[in-house]
Amino acid sequence: MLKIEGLNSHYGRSHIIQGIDLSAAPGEVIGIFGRNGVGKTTLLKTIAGWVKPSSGTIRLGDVSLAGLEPDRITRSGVGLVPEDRRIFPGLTVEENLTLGLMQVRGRSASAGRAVISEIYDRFPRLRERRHQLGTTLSGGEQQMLAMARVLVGEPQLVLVDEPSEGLAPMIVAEVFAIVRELKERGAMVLLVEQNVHEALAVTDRFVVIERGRIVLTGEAEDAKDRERLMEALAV
Ligand SMILES: Nc1ncnc2c1ncn2[C@@H]1O[C@H](COP(=O)(O)OP(=O)(O)OP(=O)(O)O)[C@@H](O)[C@H]1O
Repeated sequence: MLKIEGLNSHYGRSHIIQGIDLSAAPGEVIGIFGRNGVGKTTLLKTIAGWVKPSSGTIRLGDVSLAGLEPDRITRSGVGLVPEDRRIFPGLTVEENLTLGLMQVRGRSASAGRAVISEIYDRFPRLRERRHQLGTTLSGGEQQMLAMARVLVGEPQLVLVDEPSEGLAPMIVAEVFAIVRELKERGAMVLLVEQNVHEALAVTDRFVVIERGRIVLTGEAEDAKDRERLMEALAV
């Protein structure tokens, strides 16, 4: 269970996240929508510890995450797939995955190899290219690698930031298939996505953010809620 209460964060003097309350249950996918610059990325970064919250609480199960260092938050079961993918330059696909694994506590080398082998079964393209530098992959393959690098840690909470940006429709479908699989495995997913229609197909609930606050919440399957969502997002 994820429970965020009264979360605030700043960049310098700019108050970006302004009192957000949000919760998620295992197996739940929450769509986070809103126009550019409203704070969606900052919300994910604040949960992951890349931006320090100025106040508020973030609880994942029994663990209080607010204020912890990012590596500690990763080890507590949170994986962030950042918008810019952050493939480690100079490292092969396999080294990127190994590093992802090393960021998570308590895996022996052999268990680690088994996890990476499972990831390769899921992403055969990454197996084919495992000795290639990660940065030489196509955009779609880099997105898969960015997701796979987080999945090796078997996170309870996966934060995915605009995964479909700049990708061909077939790859976008693949990205959303992964989100669905995470859900089926009981993970919680917070999905920031501009591609609202596609995202709704994998989303249980959604929130709309404006100027750092949640201004609308709804159920993805509720026609009225979807109508309100489209109104809120209309420019
Ligand atoms: N490192 C930073 N330093 C200062 N201000 C920042 C920084 N990163 C983002 N901002 C500002 O914080 C606000 C929220 O940005 P954020 O990236 O969280 O929005 P977003 O909703 O994810 O938008 P987008 O869809 O464009 O990514 C914006 O006004 C942005 O200019």
